[in-house]
Amino acid sequence: DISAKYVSGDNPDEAEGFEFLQTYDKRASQECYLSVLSNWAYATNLTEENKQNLLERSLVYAEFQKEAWKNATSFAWKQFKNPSTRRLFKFLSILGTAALPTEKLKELNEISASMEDTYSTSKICPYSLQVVITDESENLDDDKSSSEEENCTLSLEPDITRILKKSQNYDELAYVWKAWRDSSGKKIRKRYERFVELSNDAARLNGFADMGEMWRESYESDTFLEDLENLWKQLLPLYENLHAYVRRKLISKYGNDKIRPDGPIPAHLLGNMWAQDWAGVQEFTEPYPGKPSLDVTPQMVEQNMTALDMFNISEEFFSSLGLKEMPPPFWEHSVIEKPTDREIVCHASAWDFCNGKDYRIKQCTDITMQDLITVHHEMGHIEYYLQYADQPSLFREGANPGFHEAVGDVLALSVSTPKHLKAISLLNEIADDPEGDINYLYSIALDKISFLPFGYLMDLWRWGIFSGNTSVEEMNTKWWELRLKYQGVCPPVKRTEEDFDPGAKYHIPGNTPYIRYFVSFVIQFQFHKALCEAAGHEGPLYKCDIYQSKEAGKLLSQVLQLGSSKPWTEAMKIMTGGKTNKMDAAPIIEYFDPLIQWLKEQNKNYTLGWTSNDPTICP
Ligand SMILES: C[C@H](N[C@H](C(=O)O)[C@@H]1CCCN1C(=O)[C@@H](N)CC(=O)O)C(=O)N1CCC[C@H]1C(=O)O
Ligand SMILES: [Zn+2]
Repeated sequence: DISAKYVSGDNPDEAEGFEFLQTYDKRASQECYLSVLSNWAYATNLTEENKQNLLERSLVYAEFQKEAWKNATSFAWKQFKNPSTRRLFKFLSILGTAALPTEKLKELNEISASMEDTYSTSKICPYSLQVVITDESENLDDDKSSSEEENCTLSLEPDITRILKKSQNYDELAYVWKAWRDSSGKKIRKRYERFVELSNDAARLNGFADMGEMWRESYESDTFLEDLENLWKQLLPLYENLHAYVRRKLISKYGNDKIRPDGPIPAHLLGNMWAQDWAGVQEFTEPYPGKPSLDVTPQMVEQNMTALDMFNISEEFFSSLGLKEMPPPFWEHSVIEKPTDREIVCHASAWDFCNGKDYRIKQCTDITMQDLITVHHEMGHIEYYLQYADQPSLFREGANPGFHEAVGDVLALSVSTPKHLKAISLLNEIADDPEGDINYLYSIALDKISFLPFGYLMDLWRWGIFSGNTSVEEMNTKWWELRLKYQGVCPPVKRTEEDFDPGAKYHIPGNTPYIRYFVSFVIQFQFHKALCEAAGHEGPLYKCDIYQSKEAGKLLSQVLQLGSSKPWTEAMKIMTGGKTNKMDAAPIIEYFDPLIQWLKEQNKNYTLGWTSNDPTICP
């Protein structure tokens, strides 16, 4: 409540403006609740009826936003004295896609809902259906009675995700990699092209050059692009060393006819559909094999762990810091397992229902360590919602979107330590020696370092499309140029402009900006360092576990309660005890230092980096 800070008697317009905000805030929370509820109904049951309800409710919400925008912009709010009041009006003055004429907004929302549907219901056939029967023992005349369609029921979660992690068959992986793109991205290319046009129309109606510029507004910084480039320059050596090491390991596994020692890595061999995290290749590439595995998935399965157990483990970590527990509606309404009777959007997400009571997670939880980390990631969003619940609705956002992505991951950095995994009996023994430490740092690097170029290039590509620097005709070619330049990966099968590979990643049809994850993967180590200091941790940063530290919880809570009421630079200053108000790569470099030194030693007689003269096919 900002009334306490309002000094009456100033510019009379300001008193009226303040009153307007009070009324707006109540209405906004009600309208937001109804809009989110209809979005939830669709996401958890992808029927035509739920889609129509969502589209209707979205138009009602847009009318409310337009009305509020007209009122707000009638005030001379830039002259207001109270900084919080001015900030609230500043946020209100950006209307977003609701600025579109109704017909265009309807078309935009319709395309958005249908792209989400295509992505979420995509299925592929199993590899076995594709393989010509070569094994003579196979009874050649047993007919594949069921038609192709009946057997083609593999969905991304959990089926295809499991295959990508488990299979080490080059051709099966290439088949699955291509089949997924044919059934998801390829199918939405035309719709996405129209979606970009309508998005840019909306951005221009808000006074921005294009939608990319409107997205970047959330970082309130006119040096944002160069700050990102500087971070990438500092982090590239870490990535190059990891890439060179993993490439060598994959060559010894798949053969040097499949991967060049100075070339890009085929994108389908890294254990993940988008090669955005390489945890899937850990067990056959780790530096010191034979040590206790750090992937606790087997223990989770052996203990018959359920999705609910995983959510309880995560909540217990938050409450051990003195942070808020999940409220009753969370446990009542969340969907934490894939339903068997309907189609839903399986991609995990956290939901704020804007009424200070209802918060939910939707996740098709698989019993894996990867999904345990994702549970913490999603619960980090819920914790942030709970912490800023008393802010005015316009301040119920992250300090910047990267802050929102970092919360859960910071806690997961502590949860993932061998010490903590042993404490929650997910690890029987710890290799508490230098080799064990390298293995541990390597397992975290496969998640965090491998992600950095992907986290960066996703919106480099999208900003290029929105700005027109990348023409519609070359969308896929540009995608693979960026994938080669930043990630050093290549497609196992030839790509053309008939394909639309960015569309095979949730956030493109889902229209969620992505640079927030690159920002998060940098600042989460700044946060980890600050919280470890608050917790009184001594010794290397990678050994820190803030579990049960009320001091760390207090510092984190202080920052999260602010929401977006202050520029994120102020929140960063509070988090780091005044050390910095910027994004800083030093903590992530400090965290991984022992591994980087080890990798440099391993790589000293080998080529770092990669070249290829055709980004659209592996050399
Ligand atoms: C698995 C995770 N799902 C997103 C997230 O949790 O960020 C979902 C979908 C898009 C936004 N979203 C939300 O839940 C927001 N409502 C949260 C908020 O902004 O309040 C995800 O996409 N991740 C995690 C690591 C990298 C990335 C990926 O998997 O590529
Ligand atoms: Zn997130």
